[in-house]
Amino acid sequence: MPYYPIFLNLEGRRCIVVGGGEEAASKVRGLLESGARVVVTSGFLEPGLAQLAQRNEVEWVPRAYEPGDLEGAALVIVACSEPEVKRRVAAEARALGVLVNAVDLPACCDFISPALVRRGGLVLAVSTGGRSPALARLLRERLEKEYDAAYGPYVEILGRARRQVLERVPNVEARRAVLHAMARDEAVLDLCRQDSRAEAEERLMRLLDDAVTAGGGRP
Ligand SMILES: C[C@@]1(CC(=O)O)c2cc3[nH]c(cc4nc(cc5[nH]c(cc(n2)[C@H]1CCC(=O)O)[C@@](C)(CC(=O)O)[C@@H]5CCC(=O)O)C(CC(=O)O)=C4CCC(=O)O)c(CCC(=O)O)c3CC(=O)O
Ligand SMILES: NC(=O)C1=CN([C@@H]2O[C@H](COP(=O)(O)OP(=O)(O)OC[C@H]3O[C@@H](n4cnc5c(N)ncnc54)[C@H](O)[C@@H]3O)[C@@H](O)[C@H]2O)C=CC1
Repeated sequence: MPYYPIFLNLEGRRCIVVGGGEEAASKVRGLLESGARVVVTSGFLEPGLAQLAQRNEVEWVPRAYEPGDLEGAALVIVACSEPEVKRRVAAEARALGVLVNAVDLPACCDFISPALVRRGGLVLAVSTGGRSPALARLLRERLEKEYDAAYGPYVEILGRARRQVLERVPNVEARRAVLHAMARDEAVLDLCRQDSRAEAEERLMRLLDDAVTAGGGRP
């Protein structure tokens, strides 16, 4: 059965990572980027995680996983090496209705991790449904080249312009037309690549003004 792809809002939600090695650290970083309240359960922490715990950016439970640890959690990622621990945590998570990812053990996963390209608000996620993580990685590497760092500010600027369109162009068709015109104007992306963000924004505002004067909206 194909997986159902979603983007979760984890801001302020309690998320548990079981394990304190490299893989756990990478999952913790991803969760922190989404504003989750992260709890790491592991007797040992690799140096990066130890630093996060010291700065109170994650809560550290300094012992092996115990039943009851998932209380109040939205989600748990099991990133330790022992398949038996993965199975135990996954069984408890499922009994409690807590979403679970057991790294590299898809039979124990409610959700699996995609390969990611993050450019500010723009996120490109690739999954093969577990068929070939190596292919997911290869495609991510290709996408990384095509969708360069300029897409971060570019999407920010498009988002700001869109909010203005929503305020000033009440007519639904005119609104759609101008939003599509904005997204298709490749010069805006080029200006972001040249770090000329003010000019990029001006270009979008001209498209908005044109739509307003053409009768689509409020001056
Ligand atoms: C099901 C899933 C469950 C999950 O863990 O969530 C899973 C499962 C398994 N991975 C395995 C192996 C490898 N995983 C990678 C890499 C990544 N694996 C990731 C996700 C996922 N891996 C989920 C499905 C993703 C999808 O839908 O395609 C990525 C995308 C994201 C991430 O890990 O965060 C990240 C790339 C990130 C990036 O580079 O951008 C590489 C390549 C490499 O490391 O270079 C290899 C070796 C090559 C190969 O096997 O293809 C094994 C066998 C382990 C063994 O040999 O024992 C299993 C277990 C099994 O297949 O049963
Ligand atoms: N290191 C990597 O780059 C990758 C690792 N993986 C997978 O991720 C998993 C973890 O990998 P690593 O981080 O490298 O392993 P690791 O061996 O460095 O870390 C495992 C961690 O789990 C902790 N742990 C063990 N039993 C525990 C328990 N009962 N409760 C809480 N914590 C416990 C250990 O203290 C240790 O900190 C493995 O299954 C590995 O196959 C997958 C892809 C890449």
